[in-house]
Amino acid sequence: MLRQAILRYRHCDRVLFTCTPEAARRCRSVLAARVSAKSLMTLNIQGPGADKLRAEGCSGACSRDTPRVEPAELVEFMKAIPAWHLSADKTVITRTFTAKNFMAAIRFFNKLAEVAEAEGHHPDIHLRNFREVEINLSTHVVGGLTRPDFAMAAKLDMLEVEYSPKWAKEEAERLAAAAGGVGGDGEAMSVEMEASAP
Ligand SMILES: C[C@H](O)[C@H](O)[C@H]1CNC2=NC(N)=NC(=O)C2=N1
Repeated sequence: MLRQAILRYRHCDRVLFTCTPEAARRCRSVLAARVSAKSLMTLNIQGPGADKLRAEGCSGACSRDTPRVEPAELVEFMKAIPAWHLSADKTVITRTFTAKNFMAAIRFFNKLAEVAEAEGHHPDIHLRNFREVEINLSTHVVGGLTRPDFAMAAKLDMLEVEYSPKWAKEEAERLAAAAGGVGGDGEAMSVEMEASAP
C-alpha cells in the first residue's frame, strides 16, 4: 500500500521534491542541508486516510452510545496520524512537540480551541517548560477512543505551528526515516517538502 508521509515546510507552497524510499534515504542529508536551524518551519503531517477522517468531523459525537473504535480500525486510523502515539491501554492518543517559544505555543492552543469548540470535541492540553506541548485525545463520556478522536487529531494536524526549528528538523528526519522504512520494499513513497522562509 502506498504509504504517504506529507511533510510541509511552507515556502511559496512549492514542492521541492518527491522521492522513492531509496532516494529518501539518500536525500535525508539533502533535507538536513536544506533545513537550516534558523528557518521557521511549519510541519503538517498526514498519513493515508487523514482526509477521510477529517471529512467525517466530530459533530454530535460525544454521547454514551458513540461506539468505541475496534482494534482492527485502530491500526488503520493510527496510520492516518503518524505524529500521534497510542497509549498502552489503547484509550488515549497523544501528540507532543516543542514550539518555537511560549507565545507560539499559546497561538497554537488558541487555534486548537477554535477547532475543538466548533466540533464539540475537546482534547486535554498541557504546556510544560514554557514550550513543550502535549495534546491528549479520548472520548471521556465512553472512557475510550471513538472515531471523533481520530477526526479531531487529523484536523489538528492541519493547523500551522511555529515549531522549535531544532525539534522540527529532528521530527522531519524521524518521519522521513519511518516513511522510508515502511516503503523500504521499493514501493513508491511520496514525501512532499516545501521549505519555509525564515
Ligand atoms: C455536552 C458536550 O457535548 C459533551 O460533554 C462533550 C464535550 N466535549 C467532549 N470532549 C471529549 N474529548 N470527550 C467527551 O466526552 C466530550 N463530551
